[in-house]
Amino acid sequence: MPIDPSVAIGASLGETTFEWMPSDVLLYHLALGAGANPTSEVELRYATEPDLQVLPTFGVVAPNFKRTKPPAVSYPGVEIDLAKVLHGQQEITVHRPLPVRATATISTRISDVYDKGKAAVIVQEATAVDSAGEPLYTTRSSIFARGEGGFGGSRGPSASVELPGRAPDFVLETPTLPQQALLYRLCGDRNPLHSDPAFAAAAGFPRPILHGLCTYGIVCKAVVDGVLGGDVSQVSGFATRFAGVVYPGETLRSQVWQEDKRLLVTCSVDDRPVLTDTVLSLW
Ligand SMILES: CCCCCCC[C@@H](O)CC(=O)SCCNC(=O)CCNC(=O)[C@H](O)C(C)(C)COP(=O)(O)OP(=O)(O)OC[C@H]1O[C@@H](n2cnc3c(N)ncnc32)[C@H](O)[C@@H]1OP(=O)(O)O
Repeated sequence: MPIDPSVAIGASLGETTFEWMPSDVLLYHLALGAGANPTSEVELRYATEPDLQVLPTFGVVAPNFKRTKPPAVSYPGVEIDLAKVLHGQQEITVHRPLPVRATATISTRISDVYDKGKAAVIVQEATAVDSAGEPLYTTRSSIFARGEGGFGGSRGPSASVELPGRAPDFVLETPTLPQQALLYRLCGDRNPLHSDPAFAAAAGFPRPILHGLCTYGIVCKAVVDGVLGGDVSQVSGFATRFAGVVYPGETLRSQVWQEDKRLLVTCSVDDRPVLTDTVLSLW
């Protein structure tokens, strides 16, 4: 059986020690489109060493940043063909602004497996600490495995964030590049779904699609820049649900509603939702 929830739920996926340095952070930001305006002081804080700041979403990719092989979806109680997998949800909470260099250890476990009938949703939680054992960040991620439901597990939660009835406080348009996924794959996700037209076609897409985490980072940056004056240190977390695919070259339209300690966001391409349940939390 490709999914056995009795084995998977609660299974430890182990501990990994990894490190990052400013050049990794710079590459990550550039792969999200940073530096498009190279005379802007705010942009240079993402794209050059002096005053470099780290988008909190970097924490999600940092553990696998140096990986050059496609990801394998093979865990205790879970064995799934990569072509069936889409990134479903992503969340990070940082316990302090991320440093420009660090050695960290991350522990990951499968926290839930949900049976959506036509699909399975597999949720992982991870905690990262620095070399002194101090908490750096926690993440929660899910994959949506098409055609892998029906094993009889709990259906789990539905979408949960309700948007205010009023017009958004901000509307941000962010173009992506035709080569965005080819750039972003250098940040540790070589899934051929994002680069190989034949693999994408076999997975049911007319052409390679953008990494969910690329859209996630681009929109986080757009909101930080458009609403918070480019100051990443105000962000304590960012959560989203990947609601629709993005193709490299498309323009992302983010709508933002400001609340006391959080910004509610929704993102679409040509009125097609691509990110829902999206919350940027503030300290
Ligand atoms: C652990 C981290 C490792 C990650 C490895 C990933 C490697 C990466 O390289 C892979 C990627 O980056 S893929 C690109 C990013 N992801 C996407 O583009 C997915 C976009 N979303 C979709 O296409 C559809 O929403 C789709 C297809 C997801 C769902 O659409 P439908 O089939 O039409 O489903 P729908 O009828 O709307 O809902 C059925 C039930 O599923 C729940 N659901 C829907 N979208 C979900 C999502 N994104 N995440 C979690 N659950 C989701 C619905 O709530 C519904 O359940 P219920 O009825 O109980 O509410």
